[in-house]
Amino acid sequence: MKLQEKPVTVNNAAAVPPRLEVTALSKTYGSGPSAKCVIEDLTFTIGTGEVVCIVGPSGVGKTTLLKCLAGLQPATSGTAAIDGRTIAGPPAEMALVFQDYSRSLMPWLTVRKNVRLPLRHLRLPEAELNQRINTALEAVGLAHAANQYPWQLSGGMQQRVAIARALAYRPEILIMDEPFASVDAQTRFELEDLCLKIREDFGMTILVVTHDIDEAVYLSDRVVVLGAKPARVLDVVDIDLPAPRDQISTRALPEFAEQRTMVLSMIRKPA
Ligand SMILES: Nc1ncnc2c1ncn2[C@@H]1O[C@H](COP(=O)(O)OP(=O)(O)OP(=O)(O)O)[C@@H](O)[C@H]1O
Repeated sequence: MKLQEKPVTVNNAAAVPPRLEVTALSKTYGSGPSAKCVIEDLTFTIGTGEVVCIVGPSGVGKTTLLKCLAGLQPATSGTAAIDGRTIAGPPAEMALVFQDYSRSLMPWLTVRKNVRLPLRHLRLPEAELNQRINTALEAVGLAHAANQYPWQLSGGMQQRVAIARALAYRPEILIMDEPFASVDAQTRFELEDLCLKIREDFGMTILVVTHDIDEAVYLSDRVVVLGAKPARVLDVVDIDLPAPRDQISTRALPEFAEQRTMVLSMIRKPA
């Protein structure tokens, strides 16, 4: 697949209805002579129930993009929208998981209370609250650890708690910023498979920023490749691999190697 000129518009509405739409989005930090344009004129869409990964060189602006999508900071120009509604603050249907689980969990609260924390604003009846927490902990395989504290758990288990907390909120869109970067390889594989299971079980739309090209190809329906500074969309690669994906057999497929090589060569190509 050749590189496309910007802006790249991927409209897969025929296959999956677009849920999240990014249109000509740009972000500049600061103003005047010190202004720094970090992302410029990004356009892409994510369909309902898709897993999309964003990859790009370090410092290109991936986290900046996620912060705009999550309504944590305004875009300088352009829009991000859910179901056609421009995102102007944290959207109710979205949850975020960050890389640094050690800072996102409250060490003085048990696993159960950590998962319960973001639900307090929903004013749910106690029975539904407990049911949501139990379902989320079961989904990540941590029902047995509900009464433990984060510091009693391994790094991978702590990241599962962070994911359970997002799941209990029942978001329709889950955004994760390098969520598996701080765990060992085996745990990383388990968490990747958990991500795919969540999509199957809950029908969620999932957007993941990752540095790991193999991970992006393994997880994704499509990979958005960012390049250059300021960041722009180099291409959106359709990942055509059979389902269900499997850590050993999927990664051994010749198509897997082809697609990872394609994405990698785009990232490494000089701007
Ligand atoms: N609040 C801010 N004010 C000014 N500059 C910022 C701010 N946040 C990020 N930047 C700059 O924007 C650029 C992109 O940062 P960002 O964290 O979005 O990149 P990234 O692609 O997520 O990086 P990495 O891959 O290393 O995690 C960097 O040069 C960074 O210094």
